[in-house]
Amino acid sequence: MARAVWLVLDSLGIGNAPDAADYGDAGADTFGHIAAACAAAARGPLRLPQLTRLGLPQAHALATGRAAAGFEDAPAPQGLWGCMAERACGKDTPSGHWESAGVVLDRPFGLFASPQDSFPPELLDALVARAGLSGVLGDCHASGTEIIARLGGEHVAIGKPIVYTSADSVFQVAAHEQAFGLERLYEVCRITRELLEPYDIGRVIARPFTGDARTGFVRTGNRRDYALPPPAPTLLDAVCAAGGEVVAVGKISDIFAARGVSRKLPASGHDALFDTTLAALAQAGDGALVATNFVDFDSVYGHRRDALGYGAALEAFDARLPQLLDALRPGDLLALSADHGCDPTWPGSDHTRERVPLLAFGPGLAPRALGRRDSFADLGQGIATHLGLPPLAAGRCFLTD
Ligand SMILES: O=P(O)(O)O[C@H]1O[C@H](CO)[C@@H](O)[C@H]1O
Ligand SMILES: [Mn+2]
Ligand SMILES: [Mn+2]
Repeated sequence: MARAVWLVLDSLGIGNAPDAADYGDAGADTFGHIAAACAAAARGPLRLPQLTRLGLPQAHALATGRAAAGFEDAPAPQGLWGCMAERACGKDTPSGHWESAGVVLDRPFGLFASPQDSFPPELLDALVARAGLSGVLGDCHASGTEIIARLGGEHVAIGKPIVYTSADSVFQVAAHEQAFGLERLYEVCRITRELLEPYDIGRVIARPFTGDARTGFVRTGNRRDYALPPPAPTLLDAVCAAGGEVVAVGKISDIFAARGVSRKLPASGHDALFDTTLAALAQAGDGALVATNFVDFDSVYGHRRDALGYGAALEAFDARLPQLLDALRPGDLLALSADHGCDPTWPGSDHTRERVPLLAFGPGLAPRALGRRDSFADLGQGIATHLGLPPLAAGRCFLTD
């Protein structure tokens, strides 16, 4: 009986990719800079016993050529460990996930590059008309928490949603859950998704928030991503085609536009995501893939440039891993990876072009170094092999090669 669990630690880069300079990211190192910030702070060095057992700091040292602070004496890993560079252009969530699932994007997504007046006026005019809005606020590059602090009060007063973007291929819409309405926000996002057809934008993201100007505005767990569908069948489709079940936990279904997803299990917050993953695995049958995205690493800590918060979240994740490792049965494969970097010590608030870890573990799988690999697709190819599927279009199987 073969099953697979794939955990995406969203944004956990382990050092700049070979082509990072093309993205302004030479020297970015999400994991290394978090470790350094923790070691220099009163709290002391990062403690990640499980991830060290699986080979995370060792993969970081392989990617960068130097040990992260506090991990100078990391022992040999007990799993399969290596690092991967992204072949697709960009440093985006969809392209990172799709490539990991065997589909390498052969063109960059479209971008709204201008920091101010970012969206074409004809696009905004069409959105206002179709959605029956009195206008929009924002129309710029922004950090999502800063822009609701700045424009949330005006939004509540006059009812115009806040639209913004970033260095990623995104059109984000922030609106107050009560004052504007959650369903109305989702409807605005669905209309935007349609209107963006000529612009090749990876995702529209609904960013609901609550609160008031006096106590502050806070984003809720009701975020929803409206991604373009992957351009070709992915690992998820291959699992389904072979009769296996794909259980998508958290954001995974949205990122794949529900393609190849048998069951979608929403959850918000890393503990809930972990609990849901464990419950899904307990029920998963032969040939199943359980895939979970841990988004708070990126959304709550990476983009917010909170290195110590990111470190604490890694430690909390690490503390949950024994439950998952104990739940693995003979024939199970656990794979951990990331989709891009988001160095919390880097200027701005955007993602960073980095290598990511490829860690795998399973009962009876002999520990092995996997080296520096040149595509995220190696992860998906390895899972496909493990589940006995036909080879995917891209990727070198990390189990055999
Ligand atoms: O600043 P917030 O709203 O978290 O947005 C960030 O989250 C998006 C998805 O990762 C990125 O494109 C980035 O702009
Ligand atoms: Mn991501
Ligand atoms: Mn992000």
